[in-house]
Order: sequence, then C-alpha cells, then structure tokens
Amino acid sequence: MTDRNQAKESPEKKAAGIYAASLVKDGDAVGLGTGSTVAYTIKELGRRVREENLNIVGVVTSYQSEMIAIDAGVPLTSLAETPRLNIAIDGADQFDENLFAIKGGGAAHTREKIVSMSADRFVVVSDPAKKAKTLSVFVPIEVMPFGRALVMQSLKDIGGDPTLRAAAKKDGPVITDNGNFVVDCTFGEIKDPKELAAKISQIPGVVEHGIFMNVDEVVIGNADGTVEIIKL
Ligand SMILES: O=C(CO)[C@H](O)[C@H](O)COP(=O)(O)O
Repeated sequence: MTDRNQAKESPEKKAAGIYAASLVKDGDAVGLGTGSTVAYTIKELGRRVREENLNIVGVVTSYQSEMIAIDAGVPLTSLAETPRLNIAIDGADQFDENLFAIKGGGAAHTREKIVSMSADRFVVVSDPAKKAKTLSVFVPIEVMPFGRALVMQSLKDIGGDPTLRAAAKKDGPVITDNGNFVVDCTFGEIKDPKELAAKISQIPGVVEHGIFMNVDEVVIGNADGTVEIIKL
C-alpha cells in the first residue's frame, strides 16, 4: 500500500515510538493510533509480543494501523468488546505547552479521539518539530458530505479559511475510514483552543475536529535515540 507514511525513516519518530511501547504493561488493553510515528510503536509492540510473550490486546484507530498491527502480530479487539483501555498511544501534527494537540493529518482523528478518550492514559509520540508555543497548523475536521456547504460557510463565519482535502491518488476528496469528507481549516494562531473546539463542535454536519484536549504526556524523540517526556 502506498501512503503518506512511506516517507524516509525518521530517527526522532523511531525513538519516540519505540520508547512509548515500553510504557505498555503485561495485560494492558492498548489504543493504537495512526501515522508514521505510532507505526514504530505498533511494530515494537509486535516484537514484544513475539519475543517477550507480552500479553496485550490492541484497539486500532484506522485501517492503516489495523494492517500494521496484523503484520506485526499484535492481537486486536474492538471498543465494543473492550470499552476501557489502559493506555492509548498516538502521533500528533502539533502540540503546545498546555499539551493541547492538533491531530488528523492522516484523516483518522475521529476514531483517534474516541479511542484516546476511552483510555486511562493518553500518550502522544512526536518528533521535536511538532512542539509549538501556540497551535497554528490547520485543524482537520471530519464532515458529513451532506453538510459540507453549511460547514464550509460556518467555518468562514468563525474566522477560518477552510479547504476540502483532496485525495492524492484519486480525483476528488479524501474519504475517511468512516465514509466522510475532511475539511482542513486554518485559523492562524489559535489563542484559545478550548473556545475554538466548542465553536467548531456546534456546527451541524461536523463529525469531529482535530483539536485534542486530553493528552496526558508527550514523548519527544531525538535523533540520537534519547527521548524527552513532557507531562503537565
Ligand atoms: O493524527 C494523525 C492521523 O490522523 C497522526 O497521528 C498525525 O498526523 C501524525 O502523523 P505522523 O506520526 O505520521 O507525523
């Protein structure tokens, strides 16, 4: 499968991803996020299952993480069967000093939010470039196709600059794993992520936005293999 994560190896992402796998304990139910950083975590968990007899079950957030987990040999379950998770691990597109984060670069943020909110501990894995004083990258917003015109106009009304995300290898829009569109909306510097999140959530047709306010800690990987942990 070709995808945005076929980019070259990143030692920073690898360091963060592999370290985060060491936070998983025997018997844990683990939320498995989506993206190139957490892919290292999923593969390392597979190694621990094979080589250390680690006994875990994973809940995936996308078809992509499902395929990686199956390849790696991580046993899977569903939130329906295992509604409460011990830990969820996932990447992010940007995070700030208060550990507010923006996610959804891979259009998986709706399931990622559900899975992370189902976990006792939510750990973000990142490279150093995603740390910011103030959030400023575009906010991915999953949108019901039927409601897209109202959502686009409403996002402009609250000061956003929305763009329907186009698919890379298909004519037309990205379709999420849930059958919806994704609107990427720029708001400049986001001074109050909580307030913006509430405004976006009120728009009919919005399924979920990519502002996350439930991150417990961030693991930042460095090129030399070391990690920095940020907790509030
Ligand atoms: O939110 C996400 C997917 O929807 C990813 O976690 C986020 O885009 C980070 O990806 P990567 O680890 O590849 O940089």
